[in-house]
Amino acid sequence: MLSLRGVTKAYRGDAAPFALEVPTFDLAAGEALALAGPSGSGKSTLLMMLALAAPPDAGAFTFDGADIALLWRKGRRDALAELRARRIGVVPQTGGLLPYLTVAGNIALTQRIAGREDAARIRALAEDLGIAPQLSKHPAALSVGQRQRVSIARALAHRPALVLADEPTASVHPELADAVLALLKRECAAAGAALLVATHDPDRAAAAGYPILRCTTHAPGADGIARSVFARLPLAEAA
Ligand SMILES: Nc1ncnc2c1ncn2[C@@H]1O[C@H](COP(=O)(O)OP(=O)(O)OP(=O)(O)O)[C@@H](O)[C@H]1O
Repeated sequence: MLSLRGVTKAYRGDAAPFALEVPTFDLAAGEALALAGPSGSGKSTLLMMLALAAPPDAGAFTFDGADIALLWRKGRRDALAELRARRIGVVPQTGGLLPYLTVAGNIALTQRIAGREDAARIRALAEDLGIAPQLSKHPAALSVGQRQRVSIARALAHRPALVLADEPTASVHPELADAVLALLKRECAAAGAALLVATHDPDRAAAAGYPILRCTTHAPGADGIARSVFARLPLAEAA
């Protein structure tokens, strides 16, 4: 479903240049994985690339049958945006909910953008995530944990193939963090969506049942560039 080969992305312009390298990385439909690495190791950069929001510098990158590297090279931002809207869901670090929409309106957003409105799915997700009584409230009237559950429902409402979560538990207390990780995994499995969670807390993710992919970091070498490598054996070899 998702495959990267020899993908690189560098930020060279500033005082502390950084390069991300992904020699091989595959993710199968419905699979869950946590990406672990210290602060500044490139987790968000990788997720942004996987969210089709930033282009790779080089390498082969396919998602959902589309040649993403080629679409970037051709400047096909329209096609990338459409693919992102239909096939990807994002759970941000903190809510990211629109304050002037109700909970139901916030969850419906991804469906509207994807052109796939489905009130029954919103109701079912809300029931599953224990936020059905909150559907007509506004985000300001919710607890932090309830907001994170609304974010999860919104990321799944349009039935994406891939859900990306960047430190979704960074702003919640430890008990709630465990619950958010477990809910995210359970809901993605139920929906058949692949899930990638970036985290600086691999022990917590492992305890929640996530396989962990750790990045390898390299201090700046002679060229002054700090490097981070996210490598995963191709699925056929790993099996
Ligand atoms: N737009 C940018 N321009 C230049 N450098 C950047 C940019 N975005 C990120 N970087 C650099 O790239 C490196 C990786 O950053 P990134 O945010 O991907 O790491 P991270 O693992 O997600 O960190 P954190 O856990 O702190 O969020 C850092 O050294 C950062 O300073």
